[in-house]
Amino acid sequence: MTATKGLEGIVAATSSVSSIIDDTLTYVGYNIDDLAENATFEEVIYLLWHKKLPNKAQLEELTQQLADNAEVPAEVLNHFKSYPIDKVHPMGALRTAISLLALYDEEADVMSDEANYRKAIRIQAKIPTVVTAFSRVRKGLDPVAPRSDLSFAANFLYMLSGEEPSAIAEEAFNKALVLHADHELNASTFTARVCVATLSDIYSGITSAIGALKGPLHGGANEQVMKMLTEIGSVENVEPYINAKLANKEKIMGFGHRVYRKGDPRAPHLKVMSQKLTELTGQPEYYEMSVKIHELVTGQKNLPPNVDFYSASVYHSLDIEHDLFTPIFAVSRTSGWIAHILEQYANNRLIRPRAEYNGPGMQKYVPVDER
Ligand SMILES: CC(=O)SCCNC(=O)CCNC(=O)[C@H](O)C(C)(C)COP(=O)(O)OP(=O)(O)OC[C@H]1O[C@@H](n2cnc3c(N)ncnc32)[C@H](O)[C@@H]1OP(=O)(O)O
Ligand SMILES: O=C([O-])CC(=O)C(=O)O
Repeated sequence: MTATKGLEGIVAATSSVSSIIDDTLTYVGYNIDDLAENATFEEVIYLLWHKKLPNKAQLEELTQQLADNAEVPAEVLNHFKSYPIDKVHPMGALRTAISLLALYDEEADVMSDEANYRKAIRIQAKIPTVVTAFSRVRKGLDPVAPRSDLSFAANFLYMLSGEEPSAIAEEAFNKALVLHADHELNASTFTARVCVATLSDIYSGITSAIGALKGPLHGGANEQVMKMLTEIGSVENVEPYINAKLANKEKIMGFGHRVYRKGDPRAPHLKVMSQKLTELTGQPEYYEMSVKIHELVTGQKNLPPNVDFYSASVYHSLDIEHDLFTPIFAVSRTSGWIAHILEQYANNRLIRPRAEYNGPGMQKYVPVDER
């Protein structure tokens, strides 16, 4: 038995949710470029869960179900006040809150297709409320109740700031949600599938996935990109900063990918948005720094930017706190996690690979006082 480090190149599941073939990303056969330009996030949720785009009535039904389930039990929101909220990373709070939500869902452990779909709706509907409420409670503000007349994207920004977003902000945020929704067998999705393949419940699957997304080699990279941009501070500082990091063999966050070689097809969309939004908000230096970093890292290391790179300056321009970038990724990716969880249940087998043992050979037990 020979291990493949990081399971590189191993095909571990069949899936019809999304595919990456020759650096082209599709959701259920729809090119991400097409969806990014045209689809609402609500349509993408339906697409991923039902494997087809909704007609008008189906879309209205899903939108209504999401609106009807967006409220979060007061116990979950009050829970934020029971720990030192200003010292807690929102991804930790989110991981705990999703786990806690399960305790207020009477169907948490019911394993029928119908109950699983109802729970899917509840989780997808509530996760924006949880993330935005956390952000407000830690600032001493009351959570803003969700509104049923706003789109998923607009409602998130509204619950965060208490103000209706501009059409440009709504469009940009919707596009970011569409672009982050699914990505084949990435680490967090694989985590979710491993969890539910034991026939554990959806809440456990999503909680586990949030834990995996949190890491800086995965979804946590977008916050690290923003940290880097903040540290660099000006276009003139980019070159010495990046050269020093590369000379030191440090990784540049937001670059590289296990699957893409020529480039992540989501990055160009985010690059365009970054340029537009940073100009609009009078902070073009964030785009200019990003472009300079891009030129240097791709030029010197042949590493293209991934989805996390330009999303940082996009979210920053939308006036979103930097440590909420990864929770926002989770809000979007929940749609993909759920699609994969439902797919796993529909054709389940326990996921249990083997390990190549490299420890000591056979040993004889020695009593403690003889060691
Ligand atoms: C949504 C997402 O999850 S997208 C990815 C988000 N993560 C990041 O942006 C973090 C930075 N990037 C990385 O750490 C990696 O590129 C990963 C984790 C995305 C992919 O990792 P792997 O496929 O395991 O590639 P691995 O880490 O082995 O890198 C291969 C080589 O490229 C180098 N490399 C990879 N990414 C980077 C980077 N961002 N900066 C500098 N060098 C890098 C490695 O140092 C390594 O070089 P070596 O062969 O000389 O040792
Ligand atoms: O696929 C991956 O390994 C990481 C990624 O880009 C994503 O999850 O969107």
